[in-house]
Amino acid sequence: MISIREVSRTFGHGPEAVTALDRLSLDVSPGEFVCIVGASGCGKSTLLSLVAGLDTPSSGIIEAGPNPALMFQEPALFPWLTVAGNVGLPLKLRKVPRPAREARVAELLATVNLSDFAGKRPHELSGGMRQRVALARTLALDSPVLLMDEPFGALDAMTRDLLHDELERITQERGLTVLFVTHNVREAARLGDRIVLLSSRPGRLKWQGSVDIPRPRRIDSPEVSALAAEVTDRLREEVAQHVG
Ligand SMILES: Nc1ncnc2c1ncn2[C@@H]1O[C@H](COP(=O)(O)OP(=O)(O)OP(=O)(O)O)[C@@H](O)[C@H]1O
Repeated sequence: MISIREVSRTFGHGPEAVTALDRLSLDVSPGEFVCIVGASGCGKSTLLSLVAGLDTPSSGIIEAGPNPALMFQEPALFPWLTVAGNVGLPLKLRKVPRPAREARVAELLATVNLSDFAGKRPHELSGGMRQRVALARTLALDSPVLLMDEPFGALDAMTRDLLHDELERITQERGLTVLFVTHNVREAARLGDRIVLLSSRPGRLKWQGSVDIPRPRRIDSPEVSALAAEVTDRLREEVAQHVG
């Protein structure tokens, strides 16, 4: 579903050049949920931009299904539109007729448990609710591929927990393929079918492992904690090498 072959991305030229990604190869299968973790600046966001087609690799080849949907840490809602208006915008832009659009928006709001808030504006919602609106809007793109860049990074632990449950349910029900970037190793162990660890400057594939913990998972379960501790050790090793 996503194929990344020997992809490099260098910004700038000459002695000032920064190689954000160096010959990275990664395949994500249909329906797989892959979490990318790594220290700050290892090229996680660069990678998602490349997969989304917002940026072009300096070398290498990326294939990522038709029109992958992107979601960021900031919900980036339009403040003058209602919740329903924000969620329906991708449908309106695709010229979906109004009755079909309304039915789809109602379904999407039910999916993210916001049916009672259709007429509210973003400033009337909590941060977690705004992020759920952003998730519903991303789902409205009807893409089989979701690219998520720290989507829950700004939320408190409890809200994040609820959104993990919702995201897991939605991606499993729809068989979505997900590439999910996070700083949070526990979050990766809670959500991922596979965890990929990137090294810093240049970003290279450092380690990867499948997550064999049965679902549904809890972020504070002993299995998730043990795996998170293992990945944190690898991440520490990587950061120490880099600093050293
Ligand atoms: N447009 C750009 N121009 C120049 N350098 C860039 C550009 N975008 C990213 N970089 C550099 O590439 C490297 C990787 O950046 P990127 O934002 O992909 O890292 P990240 O892993 O997402 O970081 P963080 O976890 O802090 O968000 C960094 O050293 C950054 O300074």
